[in-house]
Amino acid sequence: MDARDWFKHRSYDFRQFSDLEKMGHLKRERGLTVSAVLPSRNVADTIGGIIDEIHAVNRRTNGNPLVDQILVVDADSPDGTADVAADRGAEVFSENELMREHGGAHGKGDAMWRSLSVARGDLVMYMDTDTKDFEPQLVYGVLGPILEDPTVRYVKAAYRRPFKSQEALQVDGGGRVTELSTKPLFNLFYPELTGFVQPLAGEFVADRELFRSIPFLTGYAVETGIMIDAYKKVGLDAMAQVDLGTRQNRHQPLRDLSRMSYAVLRAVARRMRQEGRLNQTSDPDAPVSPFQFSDYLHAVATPDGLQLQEYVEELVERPPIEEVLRVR
Ligand SMILES: O=c1ccn([C@@H]2O[C@H](COP(=O)(O)OP(=O)(O)O[C@H]3O[C@H](CO)[C@@H](O)[C@H](O)[C@H]3O)[C@@H](O)[C@H]2O)c(=O)[nH]1
Ligand SMILES: O=C(O)[C@H](O)COP(=O)(O)O
Repeated sequence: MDARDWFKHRSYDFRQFSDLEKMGHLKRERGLTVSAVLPSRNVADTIGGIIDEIHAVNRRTNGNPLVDQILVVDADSPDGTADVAADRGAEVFSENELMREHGGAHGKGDAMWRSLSVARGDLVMYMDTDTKDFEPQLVYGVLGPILEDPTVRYVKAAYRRPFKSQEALQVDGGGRVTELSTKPLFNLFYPELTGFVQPLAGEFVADRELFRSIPFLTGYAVETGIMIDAYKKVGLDAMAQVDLGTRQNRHQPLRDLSRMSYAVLRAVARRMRQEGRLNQTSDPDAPVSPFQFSDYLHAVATPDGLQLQEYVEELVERPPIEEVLRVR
């Protein structure tokens, strides 16, 4: 199956799943439980509304809630995110408390990996917590295909992405890393994955066994790694996407997205090296340049003149958590 066939066959619309009583019934019939995992960092202004909306979806299912566990994995946010989430009834963990033997957490991907040690659901649904216009379909829409079709193992959100600045709104201006890095990279190196509208979306669900059986890259490399690894593990036909309408995220400055882009590129390069497609070696840690692979030199013009900024960003690959938990 190529990307064109897949796109036709495995793209859904959230309205197909808007009968929440039916969805709840389906979930109960299949005997499945669901954990919603919310990685969070300084999102005190948005996380409360998101948790409320998950509860509201649960109330519309006639006694068969779609989400059984709401799990917040917080980056010790100084803005009080954890308190807001706990007040709204979520189970809250510090990312640094989980899997402590692995030291301090390395960004979002590590928080997601560690969450698997406490996520109880048969299905694990990750969700970003900086969404400003969180709609109920971000809960039930993503779950729809995996509940309806047992051959579906992984579902990714798709949506339009406005870019909002103080001056103006560009209707489809958001998703700069997605459009300028990830999609071109996938076209070149993983063409099977080019049918995904939002390959970096933080909203996606899979059965817990799938997430437990693949490695997780830390930081912002995580979604790119999971896309590639899930594809290798279950194949394209077991993957799907759902159109959820529109999502407004909190924008980072372009300069920070340059580093996010680097994380995406490193994820692809790492997998390609493991596949022996780069440098003729399958050693993922073999250097590809005279610089340490984790250094990011960023030349910028500032009011004080030109500067060469240097960031040391460690990219760690966490092994499949099932292996680690077995040893534990
Ligand atoms: O160290 C971190 C950084 C972020 N987050 C949370 O992760 C989510 C997304 O982070 P954000 O900085 O808003 O990312 P985006 O700029 O929106 O990046 C997009 O692209 C990233 C790289 O693929 C994905 O991780 C994101 O989910 C996706 O929305 C938010 O809920 C954050 O609170 C953490 O939990 N820990
Ligand atoms: O997915 C992306 O490309 C990043 O989240 C950046 O999105 P933005 O351009 O909407 O800030």
